[in-house]
Amino acid sequence: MTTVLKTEDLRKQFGQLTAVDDVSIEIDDDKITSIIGPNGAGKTTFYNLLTGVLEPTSGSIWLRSGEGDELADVTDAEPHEVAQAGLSRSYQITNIFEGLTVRENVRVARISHEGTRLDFRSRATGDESVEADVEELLELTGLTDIADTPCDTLSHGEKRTVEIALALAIEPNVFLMDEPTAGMNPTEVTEIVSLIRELDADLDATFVVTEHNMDVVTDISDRIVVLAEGSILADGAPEDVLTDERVTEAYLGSDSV
Ligand SMILES: Nc1ncnc2c1ncn2[C@@H]1O[C@H](COP(=O)(O)OP(=O)(O)OP(=O)(O)O)[C@@H](O)[C@H]1O
Repeated sequence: MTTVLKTEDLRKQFGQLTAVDDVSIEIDDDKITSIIGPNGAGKTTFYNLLTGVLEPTSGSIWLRSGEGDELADVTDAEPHEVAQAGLSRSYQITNIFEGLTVRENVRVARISHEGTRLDFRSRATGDESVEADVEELLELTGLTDIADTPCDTLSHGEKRTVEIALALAIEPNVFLMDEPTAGMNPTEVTEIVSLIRELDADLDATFVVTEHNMDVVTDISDRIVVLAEGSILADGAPEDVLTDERVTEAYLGSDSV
């Protein structure tokens, strides 16, 4: 077991409101960790701090870029620096080029990670390693059959899968998945849950998930961290956390799960 991501007394205040209240946590590489909590608990703010989108009020963030590396302080890093350091986040569809095919999107993400200046529309890129990586990413995420489909004709579930492929294109050491099943129908939910499980088994990346669907959380998590009012309320195995009275009360006191 290795710690891949760590926060120490991480805090974010918006004026008088403390959205993340001195959170100290260590994420280990041998588990899928879900970070859950009622509305307004601070999950999005916490993710935004981890990815460099927001600057912490105080505290620190540490990230391990790959096997054998030491934890590095990324507290003050910009979002692109955090991504380069090995932390990827699936944004809800916002970074898909709708007019391009699935393969072209994955190629753009891969090339932009490689920093290679190539015309991604050209078939004759000449860069076989990029093409091999693209095909591998398509295969890993089950997108090979729809690789030539323009993204603007895909279903919502297919787009969410493309988004996962794009996040994986940077070869993350830690992959933050933001509500991976949001807006999906039950069949799509089942498919994405089994995809996440397969990816977790096939890749070295460590998965951290926020999710409102409790069936998915129960199904997918080895560890659940519950945030409430910016603090960690509970942290442990699903069977312990989900039966914890304080957790039930925190959810009952909010207007949604
Ligand atoms: N930019 C901001 N300015 C002021 N307050 C903010 C800002 N962003 C978030 N907040 C507040 O911080 C608290 C935590 O919000 P956050 O969005 O992180 O919670 P969340 O757990 O992600 O909620 P949800 O599940 O509803 O998305 C809330 O009270 C919210 O209103």
